[in-house]
Amino acid sequence: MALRELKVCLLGDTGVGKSSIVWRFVEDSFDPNINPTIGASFMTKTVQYQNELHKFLIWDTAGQERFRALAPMYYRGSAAAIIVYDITKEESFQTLKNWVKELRQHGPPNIVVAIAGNKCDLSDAREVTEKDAKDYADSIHAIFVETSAKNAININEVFIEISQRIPAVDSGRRGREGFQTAPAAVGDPPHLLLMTTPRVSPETTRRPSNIQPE
Ligand SMILES: Nc1nc2c(ncn2[C@@H]2O[C@H](COP(=O)(O)OP(=O)(O)OP(=O)(O)O)[C@@H](O)[C@H]2O)c(=O)[nH]1
Repeated sequence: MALRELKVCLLGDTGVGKSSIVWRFVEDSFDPNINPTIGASFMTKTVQYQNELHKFLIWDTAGQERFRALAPMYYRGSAAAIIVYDITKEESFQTLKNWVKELRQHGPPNIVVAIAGNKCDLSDAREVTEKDAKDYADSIHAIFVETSAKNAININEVFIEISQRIPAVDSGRRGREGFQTAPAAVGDPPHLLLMTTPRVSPETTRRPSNIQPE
């Protein structure tokens, strides 16, 4: 079975739940006391999609403003970006729109964009309607889902939809930009200074924290 490596980055305001989404997807766990990401963290997970194996190389970026300038290192060469907002924070939806603009201007031309409205378990405190977000996502041809990392809602679905939207290998070989097959690591950010590896299952790896630019 063919193995494809797909670089995926997560972008969005601090505290919207990017790391929690990745943890839920890779480890199927949730930590209510998770620490803010410093720099970025990296995890992988391989899933079967039709007759291929898709190995997601996931770069979880830090949402804090002081790390914003690092983001291009992570979206460069990405097959897909998951831009996350918090449905209980209107401001995080505005930040999401800024990320979309930045990707348009500086990101890979054919990058698949997925919009995740996270914390849908907190719908009592909702500030962004599902309709507004869906209309916006449709207007930019992005995948849209409301997710809850806490309650494991729609987390796998985001990645399945990305797999569905990634162009077939053949069209990639004809020169489409913006997605990667095997050489996804080319141009990836350089290496991690801190390596604290928690639980690792056979199909997953995690190399979190403090990534420094060259
Ligand atoms: N209720 C609820 N809380 C969540 C959910 N996802 C994340 N959280 C909480 O939101 C807080 C921030 O989550 P993180 O995953 O660290 O957010 P982040 O976007 O990675 O933040 P940065 O690393 O600073 O960019 C934590 O307290 C999480 O437990 C969710 O789906 N529902």
